[in-house]
Amino acid sequence: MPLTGRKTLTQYLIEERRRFPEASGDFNALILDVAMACKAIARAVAFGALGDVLGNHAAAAGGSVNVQGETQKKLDVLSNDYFLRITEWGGHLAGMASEEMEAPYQIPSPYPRGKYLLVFDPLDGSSNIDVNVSVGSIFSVLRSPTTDDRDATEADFLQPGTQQVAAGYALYGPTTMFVLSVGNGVAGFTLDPNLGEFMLTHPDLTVPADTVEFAINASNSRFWEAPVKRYVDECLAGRTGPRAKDFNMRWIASMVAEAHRILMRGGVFLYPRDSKDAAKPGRLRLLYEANPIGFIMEQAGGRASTGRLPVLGVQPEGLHQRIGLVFGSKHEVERIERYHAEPPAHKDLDNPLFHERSLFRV
Ligand SMILES: O=P(O)(O)OC[C@H]1O[C@](O)(COP(=O)(O)O)[C@@H](O)[C@@H]1O
Ligand SMILES: [Mg+2]
Ligand SMILES: [Mg+2]
Repeated sequence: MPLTGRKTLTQYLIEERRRFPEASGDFNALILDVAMACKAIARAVAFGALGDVLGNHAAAAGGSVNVQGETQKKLDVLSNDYFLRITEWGGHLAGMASEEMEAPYQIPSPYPRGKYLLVFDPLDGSSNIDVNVSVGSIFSVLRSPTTDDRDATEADFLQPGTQQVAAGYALYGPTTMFVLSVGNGVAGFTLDPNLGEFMLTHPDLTVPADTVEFAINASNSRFWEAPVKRYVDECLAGRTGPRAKDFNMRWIASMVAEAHRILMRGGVFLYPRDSKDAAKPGRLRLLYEANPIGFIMEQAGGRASTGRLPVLGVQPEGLHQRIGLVFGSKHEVERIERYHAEPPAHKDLDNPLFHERSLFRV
């Protein structure tokens, strides 16, 4: 055991690498660069108003909007820059993609290209940043499908979540945490602000299969499909309803913080496909929100789904594709999938939402 009594992230990665004697070390170097970017973001977040980092990004006089049509916060842009600058130089990446960039980012010369692709949401929940609520960064590592020395294309990134080599997130809350899966369970690290190191504090995280806590943005309830409405109604009915137990509800509006709570004590999170905006089949993005969080959940014994299918099996069609997402305690996610698969109850046949969309769409 190291002198401090706890393993650092570096020591954890070295031990994991011993399982793969042929590994080059590129992967570990990449994860350590990602962790460094997260530490830089954590510092910027922690300084808040003192660091003049709050508020909207003012690219032009009217602010800036990302590819999603969302107003960018100063910290969205800064966090994106940290990810790019801190990971591009090391020779382990063939390209990057981010929520904040419309097209894939090419590794600039003179830096060598490498064998991995990095996909990230540099700051999740950034609408919460000005009110000092927890935010985080989410990342996913894929293998580049080519060894040719060419620019990364959008098609290179369109791999189902099952192909992820690793995924994780950093949470900038009361403490800064880094949660990682390299496909061998899930480990949580807490930033020691004095040492500037992520220390292993939560080895082998697991999501309990049962829960009495659910998280959903209930202001969208009029747009929900019948199976989601049924699930939530049954939770709300509590002890005297069909579930015969009381449920509690949570909604932080930072998915990364909800994922962390669920990883710590169980729960279920829903941002399902709904009819709010016909152009958006869901709120969250498949490649840099749903897939990495889905990978972490499944590695921790939980489940992640579109409501109909395991989310990790979905073949992506676009870099910024949105998708319905349900994740967390296994038995609750399975129940929600069952409700989607069951034929509609007679009383639901009048619900226009039920006619509008086929039950078999993703
Ligand atoms: O307030 P809404 O519209 O329901 O959206 C909340 C969701 O949006 C997000 O903030 C989207 O992520 P970004 O902040 O990275 O755009 C999720 O973290 C969160 O669950
Ligand atoms: Mg996000
Ligand atoms: Mg974001």
